[in-house]
Amino acid sequence: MSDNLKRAAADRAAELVTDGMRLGLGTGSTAAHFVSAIGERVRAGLKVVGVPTSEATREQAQREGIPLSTLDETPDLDLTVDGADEIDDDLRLIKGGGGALLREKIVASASQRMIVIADGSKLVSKLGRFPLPIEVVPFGLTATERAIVRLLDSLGMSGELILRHAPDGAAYVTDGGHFILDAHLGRIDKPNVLASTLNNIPGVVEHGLFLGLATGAILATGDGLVELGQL
Ligand SMILES: O=C(CO)[C@H](O)[C@H](O)COP(=O)(O)O
Repeated sequence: MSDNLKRAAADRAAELVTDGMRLGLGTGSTAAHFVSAIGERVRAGLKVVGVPTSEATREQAQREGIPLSTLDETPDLDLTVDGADEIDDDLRLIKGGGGALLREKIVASASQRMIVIADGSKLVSKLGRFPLPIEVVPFGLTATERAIVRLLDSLGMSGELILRHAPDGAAYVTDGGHFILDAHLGRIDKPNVLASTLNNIPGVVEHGLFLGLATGAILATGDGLVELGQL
């Protein structure tokens, strides 16, 4: 998707922001356009406070001059705007392609509304073609990996689990100091069952299924913006 379309979706989301809002600031190339749009409005006088979902977003928001807070100081947020790797018609998401899923989920859960901004090609009829990121504690990695494989087997699912690597070849480490296993599942027929059972495995910190969190979406397509849910 061209940067212009990403920016158009981000600008539409920025229109939803009003004075006094407490904002969750997402992570990724589309969310970065939103942070930049909010930065412009802040410099023009908008009064908001932002809670970033990653160190990368924190650095960008600081450069933009957006006043920042934490969930400890500001535990209730009005609106989070974030990207997604997949979204279905029921506003269920796969997130975490950028590795920020844990903070993204905590921030989205603390928000009254979560608006997704994404490329229209990320709209799918069934989740799972995008590998599902599963954030795990480094301690006991192989045992945790085996427990995930056993769970997938018991749910009649299969697919490779691949440890994510950084460009330098080392294991990718999240902002929380964890690893990510990308589960190449192809399709996820019962996201709710998978989500809740994954969370029961010791060593699994979080996964990229965001269910019941997004309240609306703005999808950028070649024909313009498509809005889903409530904006
Ligand atoms: O979940 C994410 C980061 O953890 C991103 O929102 C997701 O990967 C989409 O990124 P982009 O807007 O660059 O396509």
